[in-house]
Amino acid sequence: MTADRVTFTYPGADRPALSEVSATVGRGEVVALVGENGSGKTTLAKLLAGLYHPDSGTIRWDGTDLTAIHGDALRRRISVIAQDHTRWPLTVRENIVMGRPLDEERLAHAAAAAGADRVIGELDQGYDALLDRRFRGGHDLSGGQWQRIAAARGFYRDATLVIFDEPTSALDARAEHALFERIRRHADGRTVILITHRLASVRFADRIYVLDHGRVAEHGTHAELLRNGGLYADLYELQASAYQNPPRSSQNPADQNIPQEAL
Ligand SMILES: Nc1ncnc2c1ncn2[C@@H]1O[C@H](COP(=O)(O)OP(=O)(O)OP(=O)(O)O)[C@@H](O)[C@H]1O
Repeated sequence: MTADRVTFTYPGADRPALSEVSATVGRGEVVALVGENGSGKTTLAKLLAGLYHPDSGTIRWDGTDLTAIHGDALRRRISVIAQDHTRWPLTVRENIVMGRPLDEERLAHAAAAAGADRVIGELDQGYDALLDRRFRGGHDLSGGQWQRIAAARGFYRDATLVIFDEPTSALDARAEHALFERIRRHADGRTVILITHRLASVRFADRIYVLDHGRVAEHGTHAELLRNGGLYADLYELQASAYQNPPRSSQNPADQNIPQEAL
């Protein structure tokens, strides 16, 4: 999947959200997009997925320009897990399967990959539990528990490309770290684009693109980017020092669910 000098401006916007961006995502790779708010991460993911078309430059999958591929065919190959996932007042099973043919084995695999199996295990009715308190016998889940169900929905889809767009904002640091570990292990040859602000979690991505004001500031592995001493190293340093200097009220890392390796 390649973006070649791609520029994109939202309708009515006075400056491009992306300018001359080039990026490559190999089949089966986990690639992270990082950068500050508004730097263009989500826009680049949408362009790579063919959900938006660039104003100039090209996006290619296996050498084919995405403008030549029918939108429906593309959408079938993409699974997006975003922070604003939908909480359907349906059963756990329906929330994960979401209208696709039911395959119990794939369902169990998707739930395990997303860490939703533990949430489901705690519900008396398991996969049959109704996720809406307004109904008799219905259940409510926490934000982090819902996010695991939404991640399982993303794994269940038989997609070539899975985009995780800050799927972890409601997860504590330990849970986020565990989810990214599972994403890596369960990608099963699928290509994964990961968008997150927590840099401790993207260290294991095959490649990291750092965006800054709609441009690629740098790219490489975690180790390469740290060695470069550029924007990524600055942002990483900043987050690591925030972990190292917790507020005085809670000096104990165990209180904060911070993975030891982030310290
Ligand atoms: N639908 C839209 N219409 C107009 N401008 C938009 C739209 N979506 C995003 N933008 C603008 O495009 C730029 C890039 O936004 P984008 O959402 O890609 O950034 P991001 O790096 O994903 O940000 P965040 O970390 O805040 O999620 C920003 O300046 C944003 O204001």
